[in-house]
Amino acid sequence: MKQHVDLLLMNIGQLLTMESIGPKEGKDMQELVMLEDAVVGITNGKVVLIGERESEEGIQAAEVIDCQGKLVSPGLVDPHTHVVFGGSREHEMALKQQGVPYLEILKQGGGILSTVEHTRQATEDHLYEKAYFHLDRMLSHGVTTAEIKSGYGLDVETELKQLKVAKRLQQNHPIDLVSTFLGAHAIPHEYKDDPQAFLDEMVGMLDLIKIEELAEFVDIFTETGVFTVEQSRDYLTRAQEKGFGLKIHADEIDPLGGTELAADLGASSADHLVGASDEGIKKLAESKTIAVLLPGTTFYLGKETFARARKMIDEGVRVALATDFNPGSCPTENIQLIMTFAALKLNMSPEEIWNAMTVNAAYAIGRGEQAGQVVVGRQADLVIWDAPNYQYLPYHYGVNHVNTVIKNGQIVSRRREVSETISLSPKS
Ligand SMILES: N=CN[C@@H](CCC(=O)O)C(=O)O
Ligand SMILES: [Zn+2]
Repeated sequence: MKQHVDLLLMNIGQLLTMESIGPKEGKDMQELVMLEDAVVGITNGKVVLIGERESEEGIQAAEVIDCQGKLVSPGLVDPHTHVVFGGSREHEMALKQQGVPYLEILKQGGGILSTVEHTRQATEDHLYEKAYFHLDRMLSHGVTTAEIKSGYGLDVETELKQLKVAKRLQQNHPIDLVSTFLGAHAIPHEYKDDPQAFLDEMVGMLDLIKIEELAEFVDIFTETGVFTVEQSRDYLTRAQEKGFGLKIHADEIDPLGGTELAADLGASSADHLVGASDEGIKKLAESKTIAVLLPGTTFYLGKETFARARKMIDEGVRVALATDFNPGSCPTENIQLIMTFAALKLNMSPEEIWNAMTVNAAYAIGRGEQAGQVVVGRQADLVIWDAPNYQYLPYHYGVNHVNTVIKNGQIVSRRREVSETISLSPKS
């Protein structure tokens, strides 16, 4: 008797299943779980069968995609984005070129604060449509699960507006979204002289956010001229007491000690980490906190020094990668570009990069058991790539290699019929 499936992907050259019990730590990130000449069967939105080419014989499918020897992977996971915002900041590029530092632009009332002005003025519907547009781009680049932060309101009304937009997007956009409250993203003009009073106001929102299920995580920008390590510790501890998972924008520009704080508090992730100290890296390795590295941001800020990914991996840290898509420090939705930065600027191997953008990225946002792996019984989130193997993506950079994106078993983005594409496989 033949097994019936809704959709069969056959003739897969390399299938990255990424199967893993828990996040990959340190040197284990070099392991890549994959099958060659594989097939995947999908029914009711779930993966029901993974096998070798021979198993095709015993399967009857309502729909078949011949992958023509291409690479197939889990849908990518982007664990750090700021997708909901008003306006844009292309005028800051000239300032950057004149050498004005990112934190100086912020100090002068630009940067994050200029996006805050635009976001405060925007209607909820406008923010929704604009974010939907950006999410579509992320999806078309292979992302099927992502985190999404607030943080461009910096007042109760606008932060709630952003979080509500995120919730509507969660309900309507094909990408699975995980929401983070980043009310503590900068000090608004109104509280310039009293940042603690501002943080107290943001803490005052947490009960409502919890009741209305508007966010799972709370994040803070721990940085020179923004929030100190001590303010961050107090703020995050109060959020933790209310049951939120924690994230920190840590040691992005100046090495303040946010990395150590994340490990001390058992944060789900510590993000950026460009200036993480030796002690901070050691503490991360001893903790369960995932390091989310954002090399696209370091590149765009024009910095010479990138996060010390090699040291982190060699010492046993769990490393994930993300775009940090936002209008100021990383205006790109192209997560494939981040693969190339990770290879060239963080010196990560292709195997480490794939683990960082699937398994570990999913665990960084509490979705390790749902996303980031192609496993029987899980939601069928897969990407068929116009690529002959997994090393190809970091190598051939700046373009979109996606052929087809499948989310919960449905084709949600397709550039061309696979059969109409040229085979890049050296075998054929
Ligand atoms: N550094 C803080 N937050 C964002 C940038 C936000 C912005 O510049 O608008 C980041 O992760 O890089
Ligand atoms: Zn960020």
